[in-house]
Amino acid sequence: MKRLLILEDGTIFEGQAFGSSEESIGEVVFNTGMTGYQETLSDPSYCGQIVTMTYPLIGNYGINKDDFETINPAIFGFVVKEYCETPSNFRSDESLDTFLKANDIPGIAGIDTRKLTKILRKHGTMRGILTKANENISVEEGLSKLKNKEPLTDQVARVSTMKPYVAPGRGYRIVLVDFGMKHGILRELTKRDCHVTVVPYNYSADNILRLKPDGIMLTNGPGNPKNVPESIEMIKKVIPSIPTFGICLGHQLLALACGANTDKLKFGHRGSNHPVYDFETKRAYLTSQNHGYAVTEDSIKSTELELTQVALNDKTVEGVKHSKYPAFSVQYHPEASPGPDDTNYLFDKFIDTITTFKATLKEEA
Ligand SMILES: NC(=O)CC[C@H](N)C(=O)O
Repeated sequence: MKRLLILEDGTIFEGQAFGSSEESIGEVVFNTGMTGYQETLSDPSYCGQIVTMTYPLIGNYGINKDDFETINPAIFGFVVKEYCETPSNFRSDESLDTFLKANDIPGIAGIDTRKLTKILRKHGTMRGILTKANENISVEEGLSKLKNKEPLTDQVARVSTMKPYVAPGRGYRIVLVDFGMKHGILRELTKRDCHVTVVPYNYSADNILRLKPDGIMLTNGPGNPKNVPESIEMIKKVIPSIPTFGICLGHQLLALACGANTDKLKFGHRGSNHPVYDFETKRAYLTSQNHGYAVTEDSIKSTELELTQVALNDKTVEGVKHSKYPAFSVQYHPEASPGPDDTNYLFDKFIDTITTFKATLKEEA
């Protein structure tokens, strides 16, 4: 069965449909990870996006029951050069095609993903349409469908939890604000014995403080951080009194709450080998990344934030800390999945920040 991928600029790719046969419209982005397609597919930060993998063979180790980053994948489409119908791995439970069908995610295979990626790198990220399988649609019709579809602004509301829930532990009490959380973040906190209360993105500061948290974590999530102004207001109110750690969208929101600005990158950072330099440890780390927006460096200067880390490829902001409050954040994914766990120590740093903060409070009392 045939299907087209038509980009906003009129470029057409013809390939074979796999996964769901439905049509999909989204922002087309590329991911350079050589492995980790299951974690990519199930990362809620891809809500609203059609992802192409630059690695040419996808699906060869199947889909297993352990590596999901959420149980409700939110990605809008999947574009590959070659997909493997017969996975070979002892952990594999089903094929990529079966998984995509079961989760209503349309896929296209057999297209030149190198060409597609070069186009996106040159022109910047573009919107695109994956046509219905076997539908005879003209480019004009495809483009007019694209034009008539408003870009999404409600992705966080779509993927955040509706109600709070608890993952019990005997350690510090953490409120995890879910903007579209990758399960890896919860896993890292429970591994450290934290008592985690996961709350919706629009939970109020008062309700969060009523839970008497020792720390607050702001998760990753989809879309433009400026689409969730209520969360920015909440963050302003909690950071003076509670140690806070932000990841990816959580980092962007923390920066916005402190008066900095964010902007859209030309084609973003998505992959598992992005080098980052840390001014505090004076070390470079390899990191897992998935973001299309970034905090603008100039905007930090007029705030109480300090720049702690930069991307070595394009010098964009990768980490900040507050100069007065116990708050810090990173643009990348220390929980990895997929990708290297060089920066996993940041979860320990968060726990240490809480311990130090509590000791200071005791001294002051
Ligand atoms: N993974 C994330 O949290 C991504 C943050 C934001 N949606 C961006 O694209 O920049």
